[in-house]
Amino acid sequence: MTFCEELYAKAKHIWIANHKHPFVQGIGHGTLPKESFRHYMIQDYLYLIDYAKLFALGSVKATDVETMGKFGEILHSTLNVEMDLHRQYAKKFAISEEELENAQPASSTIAYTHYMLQVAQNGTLAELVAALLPCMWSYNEIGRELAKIPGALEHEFYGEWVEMYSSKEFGELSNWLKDLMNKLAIGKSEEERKKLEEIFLNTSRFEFLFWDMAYHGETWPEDIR
Ligand SMILES: Cc1ncc(C[n+]2csc(CCO)c2C)c(N)n1
Repeated sequence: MTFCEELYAKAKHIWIANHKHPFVQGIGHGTLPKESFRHYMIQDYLYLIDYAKLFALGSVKATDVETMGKFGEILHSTLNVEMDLHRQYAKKFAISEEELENAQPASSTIAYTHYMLQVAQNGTLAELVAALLPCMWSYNEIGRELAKIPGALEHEFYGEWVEMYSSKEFGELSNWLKDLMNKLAIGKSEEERKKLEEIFLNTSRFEFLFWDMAYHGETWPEDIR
């Protein structure tokens, strides 16, 4: 069993809950209220700004030029491919640049990004990768599952989302990160492997909270905004 297979077995119940989440199913069946998707797009844009920094930190912590370069490549594709999708959606959903710039991150967005940045800044490269992995891997799994639903790829609003995350390029990125996680886990102590598992489980849980936040349009309560 590879280390990633072990991680997957431990997190399976969380991943199943993520796949079944009404937000995820709503994208696939085209039934998600547009208001929820609009809220998600804004929060995800804020999320990606912080998330992208993990790739920069990955480059800093890498110990070989090839890994450094790959993290640099993913940083570039997050800022210019993935976030471009968000900028296109912002136009489609009448989200102005001003609204995007001035948006306040929800509490779950802050909790998720700050947790990952904390791990990335204070931990080893293996810990950084364990924090990143559920995000890349689960989106690709979700994208590929949703792409099987008839009409999902052609949907007027959500089709492009399904297309991006089910794409071959995203699959390759996710496989690269899984391979790296497996390599970095070799020779690690039982204690360190436990720590990697805990980080992986936590960011898998944060993925769930993020879907939930988006679905319910969660923001800070009005009187304390
Ligand atoms: C909450 C949340 N989790 C995961 C992703 C997906 N994602 C973020 S960066 C990246 C790789 C390269 O751009 C992928 C697949 C997201 N957008 N939002």
